[in-house]
Amino acid sequence: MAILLGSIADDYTGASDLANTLTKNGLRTVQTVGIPDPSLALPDVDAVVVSLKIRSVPASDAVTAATSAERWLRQRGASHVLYKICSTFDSTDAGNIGPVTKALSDAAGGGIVLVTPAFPETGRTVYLGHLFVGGQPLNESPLKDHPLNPMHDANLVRVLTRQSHGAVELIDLTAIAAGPGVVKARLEALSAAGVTAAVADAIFERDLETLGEVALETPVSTGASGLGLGLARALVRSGRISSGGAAPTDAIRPVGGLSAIVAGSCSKATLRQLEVAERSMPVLRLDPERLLAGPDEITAAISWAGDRIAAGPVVIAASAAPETVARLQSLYGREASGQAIETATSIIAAELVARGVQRLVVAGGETSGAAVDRLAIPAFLIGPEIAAGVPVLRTVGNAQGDMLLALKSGNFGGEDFFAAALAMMH
Ligand SMILES: Nc1ncnc2c1ncn2[C@@H]1O[C@H](COP(=O)(O)OP(=O)(O)OP(=O)(O)O)[C@@H](O)[C@H]1O
Ligand SMILES: O=C(O)[C@@H](O)C(=O)CO
Repeated sequence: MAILLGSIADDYTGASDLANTLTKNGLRTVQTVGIPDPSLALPDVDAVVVSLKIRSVPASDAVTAATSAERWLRQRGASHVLYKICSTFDSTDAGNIGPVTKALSDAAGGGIVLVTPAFPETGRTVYLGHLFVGGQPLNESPLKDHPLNPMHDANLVRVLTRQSHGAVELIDLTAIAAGPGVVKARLEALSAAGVTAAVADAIFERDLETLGEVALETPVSTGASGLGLGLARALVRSGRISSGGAAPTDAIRPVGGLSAIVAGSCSKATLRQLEVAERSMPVLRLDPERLLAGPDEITAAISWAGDRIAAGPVVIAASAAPETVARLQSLYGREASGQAIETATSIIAAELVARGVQRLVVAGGETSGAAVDRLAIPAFLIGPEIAAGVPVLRTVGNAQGDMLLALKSGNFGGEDFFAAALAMMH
């Protein structure tokens, strides 16, 4: 299997978001969970997205995992590797976007890297280096209250500089509107001046098409699904995609079985989606303090689900509003509480699968990563899109048999997302 585009995603929801974008823009794509075992039979594809869970781990661990994935992708023919980060640039000042970007560039022989988290379809735009989420600057958006990576600065040149040893500069919209030739010249001039990363403005898809065309000529780029769109369209335009981009039909074959939703995302969007789900499905709100105190809350949740699940989908959620999250974190620490809740929700997800759930929706990137790891799912085919950035996924090589999953990024989906997802998962 020779691939044209490789990607390393810093979380699993981000990986499925990117895989969805690449598929929609003409690339046959598979999402692997980590570097797949050599025995796993993967379909013939144009692009592979390797999902890692490295958004919120120490930078040195993130670098080790990402560079191993990069080697694996290069060995399979990828001439360009996109480091898929969150469209809201989720990271801390000690965070991983700078160090991983630099390590991937060094592994490919060095050179400047284009960086943009813009994803206009979901309202993420970058202007003069400032990231906007819908109509709000990043630091005024709900991301200011993120449980693991609260974002307090919308100026990405500043944010990335704090995470980087090398210099970071801006390529502004005026240059991008002037087309690929001008952007390429600006990138080369910055590189000659010793700059290691260039944050690029992008507001419309045409800006990302320009950036994709320029990035494709370099070995590494860093961005969200918007840059994925630009790279995919540039590849298709280059005539190098011979498959016609047809998605494997296997991805839409029904699996049957029971269905459930597990949520650990505390985003504003997920909190609203849970409220709406309460009107049509049984929803269990976990008590986070009891979850941290021992296994009783998990046992109670599994028993609650066991009594109901044969009658229809159930929802189990740890999600809570920012004040409640802040209180728990002040008692137990940010990382410790996050990890303990991820462990709990992943155990609940696995127990539900052991009880016959074959169609599973998970809300939250870290939450999804923990659940998919516990289920030991090796890879996914990409099915139809439920909402921007969230496809139906079908397991590949799963020991528990075929399953359909939807891994919902915290901020994605309309308010009826959970019912809409299950309606597409048969
Ligand atoms: N009630 C709670 N109190 C504190 N932390 C919580 C609570 N519920 C969930 N968490 C933790 O909050 C974090 C939520 O992160 P997660 O990545 O799953 O969601 P998200 O950030 O909204 O999604 P995405 O990364 O896809 O945007 C997880 O570590 C989860 O365990
Ligand atoms: O880019 C996004 O916003 C998402 O794909 C994401 O990374 C979710 O964690």
